[in-house]
Formats: sequence, structure tokens, C-alpha cells
Amino acid sequence: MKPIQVGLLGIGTVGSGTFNVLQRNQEEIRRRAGRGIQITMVADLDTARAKSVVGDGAKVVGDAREVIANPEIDIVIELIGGYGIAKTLVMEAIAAGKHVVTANKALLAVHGTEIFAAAHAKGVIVAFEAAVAGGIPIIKALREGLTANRIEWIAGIINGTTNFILSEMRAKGLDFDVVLKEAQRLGYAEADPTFDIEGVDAAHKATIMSAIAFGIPVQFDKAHVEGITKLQAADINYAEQLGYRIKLLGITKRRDKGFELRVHPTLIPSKRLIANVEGAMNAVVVHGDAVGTTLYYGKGAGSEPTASAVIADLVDITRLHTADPDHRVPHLAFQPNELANTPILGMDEVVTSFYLRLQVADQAGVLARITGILAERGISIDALLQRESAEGEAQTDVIILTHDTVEGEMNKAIAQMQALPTVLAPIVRIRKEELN
Ligand SMILES: NC(=O)c1ccc[n+]([C@@H]2O[C@H](COP(=O)([O-])OP(=O)(O)OC[C@H]3O[C@@H](n4cnc5c(N)ncnc54)[C@H](O)[C@@H]3O)[C@@H](O)[C@H]2O)c1
Ligand SMILES: N[C@@H](CCO)C(=O)O
Ligand code: NA
Repeated sequence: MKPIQVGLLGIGTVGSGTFNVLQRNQEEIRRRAGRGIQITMVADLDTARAKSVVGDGAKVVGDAREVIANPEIDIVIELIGGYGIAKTLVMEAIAAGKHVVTANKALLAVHGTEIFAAAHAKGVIVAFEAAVAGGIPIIKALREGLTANRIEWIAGIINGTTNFILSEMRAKGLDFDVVLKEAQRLGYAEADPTFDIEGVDAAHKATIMSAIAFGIPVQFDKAHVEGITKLQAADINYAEQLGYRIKLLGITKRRDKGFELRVHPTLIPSKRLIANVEGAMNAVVVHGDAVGTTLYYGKGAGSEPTASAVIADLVDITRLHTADPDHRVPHLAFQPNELANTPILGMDEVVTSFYLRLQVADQAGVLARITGILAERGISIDALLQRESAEGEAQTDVIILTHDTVEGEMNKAIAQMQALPTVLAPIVRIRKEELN
């Protein structure tokens, strides 16, 4: 049988890795897929650079629409990124009856409902393993490997750039900006790196996982998004003293009346495996009712690790291409007419424990007033640390770890404590998860 023909839109970091790995491993991939898979056409605005990557291996064009219009092409890979032209091209490829592979989590988290509906109506597949945790086969695991389970929660380090920044800052004491530049140089960062550092990229990925885990539509607009830019070294150090690491986590959790969906810096016990995931590595913890807690670890960014996931999707599509569309694995794991409209909960209803740091006047009764406020709101204290103040110093830091509480109550307690004249600076509040 002649190879299935693939068109590649965008041959930058991930595109070039995809082209190279597919060439290098073509024989083994053919033996697995049951048919050869060949990128025969590549579109990139920078045709000279594209030609330098593909040589004589594929036809290079500057206009992506030429690829979509080619009737010989069965699968289109979109590796341009963003919600703009990438969305138009994906919709046009679907309309032209092509299967689509994409690494574009931003596009799917925001426009997934429209894209999957169009693909379903047209009987084509939109595959996106590379969009979440890059090379880690987490979509495959959630959608197929764990399909017996009622998923209870997922928590993951799903942005390599921010984990790299936090790790390098902690281990080498390097400055934020220096480490961010290095992450950009290594090809981890998004075209707009504020997506990484402000938690948007992680929220895109958490949104996609929430849909697949719980059988709900992708709803990025309901996600709570908080990055690492406001994190202070003092809190990283106090957390460490108390036996915790701070990581940027993407969390989605089943609750009685809805689902939680949130990204924020989080204290995790240092002894958990996931607390020790360093550098640009990603890790996702999934808790299913039958399987218990499972952990997936690997490279979430970079040229060839991401290509690994793109090509896995190409192989899947090659195998499924001729199968009856009604019996394929559904895009969001649940059949499209079975998605639930259970809501994503507002942050006031989220339940977590907290790390609090209060800069207080070193006077009698201060601590009693603070703990009194927490007690009135039913917030129970798990651990408490007061820094010994230096000779003649009139203020000190009080660190409090709480047990689980409803976030709305915590916000009210913080407002009350903040109003005390003996609380001298804005209270630092970081959420904490035990993840067991
Ligand atoms: N870099 C990673 O590690 C990584 C990991 C997972 C997912 N992703 C996602 O993969 C996608 C691609 O990321 P990347 O890092 O390879 O980006 P990149 O910037 O390295 O590559 C994008 C390429 O698209 C080309 N391009 C831009 N507009 C075009 C157009 N209209 N027509 C044709 N080509 C066009 C650019 O010239 C460039 O070569 C993004 O959605 C990104 O979020 C990246
Ligand atoms: N910018 C992303 C790329 C992988 O999706 C990251 O740093 O993880
Ligand atoms: Na993946």
C-alpha cells in the first residue's frame, strides 16, 4: 500500500523535530502503523529555512492553503500555533475532509468545542497528544488507558518553562529574567512567554484534561489562572523549612456540585515524587477510583519530545483512517452526545489548604487575634511557624499552614486579618495540596 501522505503547516521547533524523527524512524513506524507515513508537503512563511530542514524530502511552499488544497494529502499537521491563522487553517482542513494533528493547546482550549463538532460532522479526526504535556502520552492514558475509572482529580506540572524557572532559581539562585531567556533559547517557551509565566499555557492544558477526564466541554474561560510572577523567594524558603516545595500546578477536581479547574503556585509535600520534578520536565498525577493514584513523567516541551507525540497521533490516524467513524475513540473520551453540563465551580467554592505568611508587629496578643479570626471561620491550623525576631527588631513573620477550607471563607478571614493594625504588609497566601 502506498504511504499515507501528510502535509505539515509550520516547520519551527516542533515541526522540524517531527520531520526529522519521522524520517529517522520511518521503517519502524511503518511496521507499527501497517503503512508508510510520509510528509510530502511543508508550508512555512520562511521557505528558505523550511528547505534547509527538509532538503529534497518534501515539497516546500509558502502558502499553507496549497497544502490543504492538495487532494493527495490525507492528514494535515498544524504546528503554527496561536488562535489566529492556525484556527482558520484547521477549520479549512477539516472542511476539506483532512484529518488534523495539532500541538496547539491554546486553540483547542478556547475553540475546541467548535473544532471537534466540525470534525465529528465531517467524520475526520483531530488528534492532539502533543498539546498536553508534550511527549508524555497523557491524552492516551486518560482517554484509553484509564477508561474504566471515575476520575477524581488530576494535578500536574504541565508547563516546562515555569518549572525550569522555579528549579533554576531555587537551585542556582539565578534571576527570573536570565532563566526565562534560557528557556526561550531551548525552545520551551511559547511565542508569547507571558502565556507560560502567567499560567495561561498550563490552564490551556488543564482545560483540555478536565474535558477528557470528566466528559464536559472545554471551558478555558472558566479556569482560574495564576502564574509565578508574584512568587517571592522568602515563601519558597519558608515552604522548604516546613517540608514543602512550591510548584505551578494545573489542577482539576471532581466535587459534588461541579468541577474545579485552576492553575496557581501550590505547596506540595517535598516527599511526593511530583515535588521532585525539576527543570523543564513535566509530570501529571491522575487519581482514578479503581486504579488509585498514577503518575506520568517526561519531557513536556522541546523539539523531538513533542514530535514523539505528534507522530504517535499520525500512527493512530493511519490505523483508524479506514475505521467506521462511530467506533473510533471519541475526541474528548466521552461520546460527543454524552457530554455533561455540570458546571466548573467558582474559586470561592474551591476547597484547599493554605500557606499564609503574615508580617506582624512583635507584640503580645497578635498571634491570638490572628488565630481567633481563623477559628471563628472554622479554619483549622495544621502548622505554625514564627521567625525569631532579631535583636531590636519590632516585627516578625508568622507562617501558618491550614487544613482544608473553602476558599471563600479564607478570603474573608484574610480580609479581617489584613485590617488588624498589627499586620504590617499584604498577607501572602499560597494554596497547598497534599496530592495523596
Ligand atoms: N516548542 C515546544 O516545545 C512545544 C511543545 C508542545 C506544543 N507546542 C505547540 O506547538 C506549536 C508550534 O510551536 P513551535 O515551538 O514549533 O513554534 P515555532 O515558532 O518554532 O514554529 C512555528 C512555525 O510556523 C511558521 N508559521 C507562522 N505562520 C505561518 C503561516 N501562516 N503559514 C505557515 N507557516 C507559518 C513559522 O515561520 C515557524 O516556522 C504551538 O502551538 C505550540 O504551542 C510547542
Ligand atoms: N511553552 C510550553 C511548551 C510545551 O507545551 C512549556 O513550557 O511547557
Ligand atoms: Na502529551
